[in-house]
Amino acid sequence: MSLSESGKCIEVKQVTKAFGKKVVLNDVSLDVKRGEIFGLLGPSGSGKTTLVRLITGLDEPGSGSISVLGEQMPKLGILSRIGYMAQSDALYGELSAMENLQFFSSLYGLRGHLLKERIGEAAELVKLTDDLKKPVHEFSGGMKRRLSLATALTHHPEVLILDEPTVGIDPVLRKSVWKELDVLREKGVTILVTTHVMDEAEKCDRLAMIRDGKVIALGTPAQLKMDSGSETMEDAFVAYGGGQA
Ligand SMILES: Nc1ncnc2c1ncn2[C@@H]1O[C@H](COP(=O)(O)OP(=O)(O)OP(=O)(O)O)[C@@H](O)[C@H]1O
Repeated sequence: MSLSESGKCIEVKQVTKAFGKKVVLNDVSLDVKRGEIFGLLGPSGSGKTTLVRLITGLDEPGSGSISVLGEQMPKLGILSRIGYMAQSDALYGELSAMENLQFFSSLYGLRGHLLKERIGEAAELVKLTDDLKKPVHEFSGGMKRRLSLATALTHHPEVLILDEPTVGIDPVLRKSVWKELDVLREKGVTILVTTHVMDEAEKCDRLAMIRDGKVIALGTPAQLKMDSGSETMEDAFVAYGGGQA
């Protein structure tokens, strides 16, 4: 079936991954539909980053399969269609924000006028337009996270994969990052985001709850709460056997 027929942007099928004897992902299956914000919710160590790295093609599953935009991963040729923001910021502290954006954008082949335009657009979206000339080592943690998000956006990816984009960010900025994600979704970008924060999970169109490398529940926030008879996401997570996130 073609991508447009299935409407699936990311397909994870029966994926297992172990590091040595430690099984980190155990028979994980999920689909992310085109144009939705899909969350991976789970406590630290539950396997979210490992799964995200497999989806971006940075690592390979032990068994099972993963496809993104209809292509079997890992596949080098598809990286220009994916924006990836890792958990730790991979920025150059001595360079200015502008120079960082220029460097990362040039890896995607952006040059000249288009490069300038895209940097302006991404900086605007993450509200860093007035800080572009500052060296990144003078940035706060939140500014670095927003700059990392901008570096993942300049090539206009169809799929955005964000590993804990709001970690270390205060509640006000966190809200603004989620607003930005909503804007991107409205533009048709598909977003996969990991979090261990319950109120962020609530903002996703659908989410998978992960515990010890297994998907313990999957659905819309409303469905998950209703099916488990819970008032809050936190209670739903506990009800599905997740314990404390
Ligand atoms: N390269 C590796 N070698 C060995 N063990 C690893 C490796 N990468 C991850 N792990 C282990 O896999 C488990 C899942 O880690 P992972 O980083 O995927 O979890 P997570 O849910 O993203 O957690 P966090 O929110 O803290 O980032 C952990 O027990 C971790 O120690």
